[in-house]
Amino acid sequence: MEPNNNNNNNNIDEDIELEIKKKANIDRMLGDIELEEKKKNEENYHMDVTFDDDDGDQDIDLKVRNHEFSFVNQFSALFKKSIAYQKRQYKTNILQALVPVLMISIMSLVQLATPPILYPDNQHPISFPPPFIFPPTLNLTVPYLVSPTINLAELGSCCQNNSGLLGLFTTSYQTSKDPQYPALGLIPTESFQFQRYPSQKVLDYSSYHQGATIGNFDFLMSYIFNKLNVKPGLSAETDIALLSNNTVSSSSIISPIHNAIYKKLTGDINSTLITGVRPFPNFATEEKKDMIQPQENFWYLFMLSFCMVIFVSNVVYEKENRLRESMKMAGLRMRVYWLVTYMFNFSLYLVIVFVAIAFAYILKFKFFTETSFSVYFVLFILFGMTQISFSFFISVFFSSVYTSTVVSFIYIIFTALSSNLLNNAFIENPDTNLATFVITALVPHVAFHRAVSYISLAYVDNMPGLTWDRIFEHHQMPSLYGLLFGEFLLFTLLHQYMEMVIPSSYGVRHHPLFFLQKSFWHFKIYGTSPTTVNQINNNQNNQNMNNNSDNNLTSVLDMLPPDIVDENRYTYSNECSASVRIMNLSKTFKVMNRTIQAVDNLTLSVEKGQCFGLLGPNGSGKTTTLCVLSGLYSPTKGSAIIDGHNIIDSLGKAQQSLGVCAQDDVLWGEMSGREHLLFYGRMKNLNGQALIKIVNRSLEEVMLTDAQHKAVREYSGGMKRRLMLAISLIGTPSVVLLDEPTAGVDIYSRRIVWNVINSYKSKCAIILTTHNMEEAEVLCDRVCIIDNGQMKCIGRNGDLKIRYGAGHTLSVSTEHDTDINEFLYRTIPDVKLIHQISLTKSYAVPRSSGLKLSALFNTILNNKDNYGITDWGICQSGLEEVLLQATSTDTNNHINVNNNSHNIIHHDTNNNSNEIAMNTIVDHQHA
Ligand SMILES: Nc1ncnc2c1ncn2[C@@H]1O[C@H](COP(=O)(O)OP(=O)(O)OP(=O)(O)O)[C@@H](O)[C@H]1O
Repeated sequence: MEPNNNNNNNNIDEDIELEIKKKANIDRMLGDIELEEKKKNEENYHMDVTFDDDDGDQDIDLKVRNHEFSFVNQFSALFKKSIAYQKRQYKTNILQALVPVLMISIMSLVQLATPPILYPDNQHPISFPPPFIFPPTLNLTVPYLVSPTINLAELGSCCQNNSGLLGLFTTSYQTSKDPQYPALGLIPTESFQFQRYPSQKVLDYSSYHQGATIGNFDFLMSYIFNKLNVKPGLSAETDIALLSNNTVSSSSIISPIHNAIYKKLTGDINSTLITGVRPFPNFATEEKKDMIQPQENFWYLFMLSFCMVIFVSNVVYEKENRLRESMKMAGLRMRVYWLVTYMFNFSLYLVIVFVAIAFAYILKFKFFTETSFSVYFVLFILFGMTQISFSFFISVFFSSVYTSTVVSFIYIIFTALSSNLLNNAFIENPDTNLATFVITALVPHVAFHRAVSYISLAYVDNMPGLTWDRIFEHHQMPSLYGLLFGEFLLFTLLHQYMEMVIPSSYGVRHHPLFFLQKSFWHFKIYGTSPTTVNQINNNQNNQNMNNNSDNNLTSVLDMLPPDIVDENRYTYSNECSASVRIMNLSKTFKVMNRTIQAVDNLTLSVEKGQCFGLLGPNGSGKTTTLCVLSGLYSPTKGSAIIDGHNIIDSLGKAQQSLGVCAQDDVLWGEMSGREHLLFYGRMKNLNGQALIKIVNRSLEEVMLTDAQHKAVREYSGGMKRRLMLAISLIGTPSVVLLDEPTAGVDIYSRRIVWNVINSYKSKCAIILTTHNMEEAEVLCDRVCIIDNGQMKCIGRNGDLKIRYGAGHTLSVSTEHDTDINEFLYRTIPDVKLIHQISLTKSYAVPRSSGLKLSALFNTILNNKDNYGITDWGICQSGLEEVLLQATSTDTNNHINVNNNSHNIIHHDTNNNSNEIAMNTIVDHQHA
């Protein structure tokens, strides 16, 4: 009976193996048929895509666009998106527009609290006499007044005669009996008739002509004695008019002079006079103090500079959240991005300027009412332009909104408060060295402060404000306009340069001297830029798999597993019509002194109508591969062709064919799901009714119709992932890159995502990365497993399971916690406990164990009561097992690429699965 039993068991095993083989062959055949169908579908799809309109409207003929770059189209898409975004940001924008109102209100309050200033205008006499002002005391004593020609005793008589004495004090006639004390000489001039109010002639020569000279004497100040009545021992009474040209602190030296005269006349050296000063009687007008004095101009800086925080933080926000990269991947050209961002910032700035001007006019600020409108308006515009390009420039150095906001605030407060100081210390000071001068002059806020100061200085003392015809009288003004415009150009250039060369996490970075490289002037991005497969082959002759390869390459091929060799040959072959061809792609990162090989010589192709799974453990290089394909990173070596466009020299065109669902949710929190889809739809050249239809359909597909108008920050994680998926699929791009589209989502969302991906599979080539093996099984037609950036195996799911899979998984549940391990180890060689949940244990049954399923059935049935086995089952291992095997570092690993190719396939060379694997390779080669 026994042999019979064995025979039966063998037959059952053969049947099972046969079934597996058949299934694998059927799978493969089905796969091929599917592929054919997909190709046909794809051809049809490329002709016309027609969507039925549920409402019975006319069908909308949506020709699948040839996504050529169109400046107007991208501009319009981004412009509309920015309008939507700014609308959502309306609170911040209103607050910004109110900043000048706040600043001018503060200025007005300060102005109200400041006493008015009196300006002479020959029309309105001021009240006379004005109150005394007691000057600060100087630590200066004039022991005696000395005059070479005049007898001081005459002082009294000249006054008594009602005649005046015009004295000139000059340093050139300084004499002193005691060299410790500086003395002022009293210089006599013509005597004249004393007048209570001096004639215009006197005023002209004494009070208001600063630095004037009378005769040979430098004019400093003059005394006019009206009355001098000094009685020894009694009080003294004087009435002295002082005409001063303000070149000396006149009021402070009056007191010592008075004391000297008094002591001389009275002979009492201990007596002291306290002297007060009051303005010379004059015609004047009483005016409110204008706030805009050089030292007070910081208010204008505050008023027009706080928006800079918004300029910087908006740019950094889009950088930090990778929104800029996401737009780039959607094909957006950076020149469009910067232009539109610039325009929106400038519009906000203009609003601020007009609010400021209107409000200042209402409050009659002299800066605005006295100066010609165009003079300060042009200045404000130039400052705005410079400020925005400066903001873009400094944004290059930040990758966090928080830091950039704090630093911008500090910068604004510092420059506003210190501009006057910096101007005086470094710009006006002739001793400043050139470097300091240039650096200080180049700070836009310092230059603006200087210009504002010149404008306000023009109208002080009731002078007329600045107009264009008088602009050259203030020789600094034209150069300041020029300086601000020059700064605008300089910072624009510097910003563009920095964007290209400053290292950041993403993007294609240029060499600092890229402009010296020939390739730059030939409009190529970086290094060699092969455009065809042949060129790529030639360029990489040393490393690549090439159909025309020489002996070296053949020996390289010998080192690789057959599935990888096959993939290489197919990818490089002329028959390859795949939408994605990745050719010896490598990417290394340099971190400090370490080099990280994230992707290592990856070669594969993905056909249209195929969902290709890129699987591997954390850090294996999946995301990096997708980032290189989407243009976020430049490849270190190799290249890829996407929809016929090489990512090295036609990245823009390649990106037009791409839809990307990044690993993170790259979305504007303030914008709604619908607004996102509209924007990305427009980026794919969709517009009008077609756009609306497609957006509505996308929303329906990912079940976000009800939440379409909600701001994305209110979405759940699953909703965001679904939106990301919808964005990547909008416009049905030829190639879709999905980086873990279901990471962290619930089962409900996952099913939705799966359905959508499945429905799009026939229309595009999809590359999907996932850690969910069930997902890979459900969605992927072919998978590739990579580890440490290297491809470990590639093929259809079923084939891989057969070729590399570990056989079966056995699950056993027991009544009690009985030790069945021993029993199973005896029954099945090489069985391994994978995990245990409560009383259920799962074991990996490797194919190498030579397990006869029928024998296992019998053994378990016979022993189930002994071990309290209540339930048990066996199934074929899934992709998970393949992944574990493929990425195992075990030296016996049969798919270790460093091993000889004989070890690549299962070590049992007689195993039928080998045939299947080889067949598959051949099949694929002809696929
Ligand atoms: N910008 C970078 N700078 C330096 N190293 C990087 C950078 N991006 C990725 N790497 C490194 O490259 C390797 C591959 O990373 P990658 O993100 O591509 O892996 P992955 O397979 O996508 O991982 P996961 O499944 O966790 O997303 C890792 O070692 C990672 O540390």
